[in-house]
Amino acid sequence: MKKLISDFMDLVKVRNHNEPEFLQAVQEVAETVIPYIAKHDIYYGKNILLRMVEPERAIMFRVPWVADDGEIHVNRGYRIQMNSAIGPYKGGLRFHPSVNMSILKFLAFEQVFKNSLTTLPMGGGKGGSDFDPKGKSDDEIMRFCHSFMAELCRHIGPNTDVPAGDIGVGAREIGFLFGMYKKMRNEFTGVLTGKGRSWGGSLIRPEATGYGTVYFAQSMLKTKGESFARKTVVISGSGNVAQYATEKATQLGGKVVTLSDSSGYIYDEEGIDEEKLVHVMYLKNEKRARISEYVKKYPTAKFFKGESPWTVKCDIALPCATQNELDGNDAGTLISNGCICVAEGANMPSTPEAIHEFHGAKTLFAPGKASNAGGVATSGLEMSQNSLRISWSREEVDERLKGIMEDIHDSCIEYGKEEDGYINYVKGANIAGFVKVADAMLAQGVV
Ligand SMILES: NC(=O)C1=CN([C@@H]2O[C@H](COP(=O)(O)OP(=O)(O)OC[C@H]3O[C@@H](n4cnc5c(N)ncnc54)[C@H](OP(=O)(O)O)[C@@H]3O)[C@@H](O)[C@H]2O)C=CC1
Ligand SMILES: O=C(O)CCC(=O)C(=O)O
Repeated sequence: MKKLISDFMDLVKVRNHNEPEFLQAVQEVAETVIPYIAKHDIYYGKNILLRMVEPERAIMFRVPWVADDGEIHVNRGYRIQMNSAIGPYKGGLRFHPSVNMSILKFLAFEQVFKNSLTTLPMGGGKGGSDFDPKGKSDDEIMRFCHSFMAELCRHIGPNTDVPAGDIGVGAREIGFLFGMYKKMRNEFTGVLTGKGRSWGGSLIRPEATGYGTVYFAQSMLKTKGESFARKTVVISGSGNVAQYATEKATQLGGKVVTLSDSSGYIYDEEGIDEEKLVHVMYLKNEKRARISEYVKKYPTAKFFKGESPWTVKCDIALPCATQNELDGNDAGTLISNGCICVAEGANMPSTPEAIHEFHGAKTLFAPGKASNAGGVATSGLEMSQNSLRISWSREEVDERLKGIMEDIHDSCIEYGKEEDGYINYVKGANIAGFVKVADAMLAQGVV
């Protein structure tokens, strides 16, 4: 089996040798899916995984824009349309200086499996730009978004490809992007998700990734007769996913003691309660400040510059910032500090060495493609509401979100339960996600 996997990876490396994040994501899937393919005649010998690692289309384009001081800047825009076997391409847009082909292809590849797990008819895609929104004025953000969409609008549509937010793309950016799409195409349609409430957005979409991650962790804990009540929770990030994971974990009785950003982390031993979270939301979503400012208002909390929060003793860890933010050493520290459950809110935040540590210690560990799927699932619900021209209540959407997260958890058990009873959520998510897409690809022939 090792030879089958390494032969496959050698083929993938030839074409993608300078794309480390993409190769990391593919390796993780190959290790669990290739043994499954080898045991199932209908998939064997069809090169399905080899077809899945090649994007159906990768678009790269120039994004020129004018800064407030009149200087002309040029960024690079991308959209990776990875797989449309089970539905239109679906996945977020990331605006961050680190964005490149490798990062977007890893995200698009993960998205294919994640979207399949949601049970909704969505293919996988991802896009974005190396544009850095930090320190830009609202007008500069608007001009950038308009220029980005002036090109992207040719390649997307409600039945073709439906982008949404990701790092650096929130409600403000989705508004500017939607405005330009509407102008260029002269149509008001559900081409983006994460829209404002009064123009087609769904209730609960802003909350959905963070809430969904906590719902998933709740199901994991339940397998051990545990819950969030009275548990200490360590969360990284302080953006959309981290904020709503904090809200839901607190509502379920947990005490969230950390949040972070790229400058460091804050530790509040008393817990980041509802009132303190309102302040975090003001700092990050309105003032667009650094998380370190938290300690100005709450001086009993501490700020640790340039560090990540994994040394803080906790029962539950929710990495909600970015890829490869938690390595093997961090995992070892979490385990020796008594952490029993890790659910990824971010995409691929744990390195392969960290996952190896969690599996070795039989820690409950969920990969992002399962535990953070609530965001895109609720985007799928937004698409349904747009198509039907209706809008569901907050309770209705939240119930559907909970149901979807429970279904994903069940699929992980179905495909990931080991002989000793340990649930390997990585294996479960990869195989369950693969089967649905592979069946569709087989039915549609070699296209
Ligand atoms: N939004 C969504 O619906 C979904 C998001 N995700 C994933 O969740 C993660 C967070 O996304 P989201 O909350 O939407 O993004 P936001 O832009 O709202 O927040 C991102 C957070 O992560 C921090 N961060 C980003 N890059 C780094 C870095 N290199 N080192 C340390 N911290 C960093 C940011 O800090 P700073 O401000 O300093 O950059 C910020 O606190 C991403 O992995 C994303 O792909 C997954 C599913 C859906
Ligand atoms: O809601 C969406 O379409 C995108 C969500 C996303 O980018 C993700 O799941 O990583």
